[in-house]
Amino acid sequence: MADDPAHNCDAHGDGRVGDAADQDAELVERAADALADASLPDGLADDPFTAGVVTDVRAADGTVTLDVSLGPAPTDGELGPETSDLAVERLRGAVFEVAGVEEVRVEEVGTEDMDARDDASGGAGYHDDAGHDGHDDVHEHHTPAADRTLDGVDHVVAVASAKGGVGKTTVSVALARALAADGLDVGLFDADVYGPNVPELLAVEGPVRATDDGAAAPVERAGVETMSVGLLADGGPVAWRGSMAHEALSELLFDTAWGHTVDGADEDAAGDEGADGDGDGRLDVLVLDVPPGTGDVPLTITQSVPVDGTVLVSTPAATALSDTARFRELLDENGVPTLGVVSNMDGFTCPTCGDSHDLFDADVDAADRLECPVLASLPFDADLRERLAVGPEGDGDDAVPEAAREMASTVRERIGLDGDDPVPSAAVDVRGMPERPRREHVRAEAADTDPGGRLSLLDSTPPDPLLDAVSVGFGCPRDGLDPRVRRHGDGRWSLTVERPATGEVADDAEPPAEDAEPGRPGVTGR
Ligand SMILES: Nc1ncnc2c1ncn2[C@@H]1O[C@H](COP(=O)(O)OP(=O)(O)OP(=O)(O)O)[C@@H](O)[C@H]1O
Repeated sequence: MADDPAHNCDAHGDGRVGDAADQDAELVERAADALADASLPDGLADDPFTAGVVTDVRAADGTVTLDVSLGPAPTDGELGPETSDLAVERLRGAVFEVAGVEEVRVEEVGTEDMDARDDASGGAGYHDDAGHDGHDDVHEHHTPAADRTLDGVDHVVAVASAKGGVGKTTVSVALARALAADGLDVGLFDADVYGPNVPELLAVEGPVRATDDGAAAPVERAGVETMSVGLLADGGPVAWRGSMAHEALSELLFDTAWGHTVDGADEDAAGDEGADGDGDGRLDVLVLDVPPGTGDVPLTITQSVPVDGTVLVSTPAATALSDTARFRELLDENGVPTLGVVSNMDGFTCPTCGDSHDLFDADVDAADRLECPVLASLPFDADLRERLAVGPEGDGDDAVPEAAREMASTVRERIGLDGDDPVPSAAVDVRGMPERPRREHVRAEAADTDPGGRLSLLDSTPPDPLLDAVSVGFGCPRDGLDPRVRRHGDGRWSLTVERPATGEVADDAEPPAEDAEPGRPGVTGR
């Protein structure tokens, strides 16, 4: 056992004596046992100590710290970033299962190797890694899904729906136009093979031109750079089905020279820079209009690029929300974050009598059902398409409905588009914790938060589903909380919420049941 890193631990090395030091040493032993049983992803030996992945284990006051090496040595061969992230998640998860463990910190050793791998996996053009803030010593997770980065694009937002015809393209165009009206460089990729309606709405048409480098030049209109299968030669989209559709879509998406339009009036002037002319030749955000449904094509397209988050579009009908909830689960399982839902065709105001009517039997709360915020609620509006569509002469930003502007504002906040927004230094790191301990931990942290004080959580996915546990810990209803969710660099998300001061909570307000089952929509009993 002499070379067992668990026995090189520093549990007694902090000068503390007596019971506390003994408890720390016991915690190290238990953590080491759990780590020895942890199963690591393919490419690593079963036992993380034998594999040289865990090189030291320390404990102090319930916090266990692991020194981890995932570089080319001493493990066999270099690991991809996804395998490394998965290994770290599993190590953290194994230690979190140990009784008495309140926090797990993972410190990298062999940082040169780690840095090189981080650069290779996502630095260029996508991950900004804003928010170094005291968590620098913690292994930072990448959104696991992305295969490749997208040149010239800083952020990607996918707009998706479980069913066709619910207004996905309408929402994509509204979002892109609202972001452009805010002065951002915006692109819109119409990946809807079966109904590429974006060109019609934005009044753009083919043929697609080439830049000097031979890439496909997006067409710019109303401040939005667009590329669509509908702009290609006749018959292209119709011929694409199944896996062929995905390959052709990927090729078009990655071969588009985002941030570089070609001036149609002067073909020699190839390489105009950016929709708002700020000259940096990059897009601040690219909106992806994903094909409808829950099949392979929508899933693969959201996985093949580093999507910051998905905007789900649904009508408020109970069955539509059920389909959307299942789709959301699928996205979760595949590491694609959900930003929120747009509830479309949500009510109708009769132009004759002025009365409001529900179009669907809409007694299900979309935010509760999907465990994510409602980014916008768009009523049925027969003129909406016409207002969003760009006229032959183009039109001004006032065509963008107010609800779309609010949606855009929430989206840009949630993906951290408004600049460097550091992770709160006191954020409780719950990344990698299994579901039940995670919720118990959050509940305990919430209960320990003083009335009027703030609780911040750090997670590797949008932490909205943890709000239930927060509300139980606070002893106040979830509806009364005003959480602030932010995406930071390298796929980290934070949630900050203030505990209402005593007296702010109505006497008759009930928090969710203590034994509410965590996790999936529909299981919470709420
Ligand atoms: N809030 C709304 N009020 C009135 N009509 C709407 C609204 N939202 C969408 N529509 C209309 O519903 C139809 C379908 O919308 P849209 O094309 O955006 O849906 P989609 O989900 O992208 O469809 P597809 O699955 O065919 O791609 C369009 O005619 C559109 O104008």
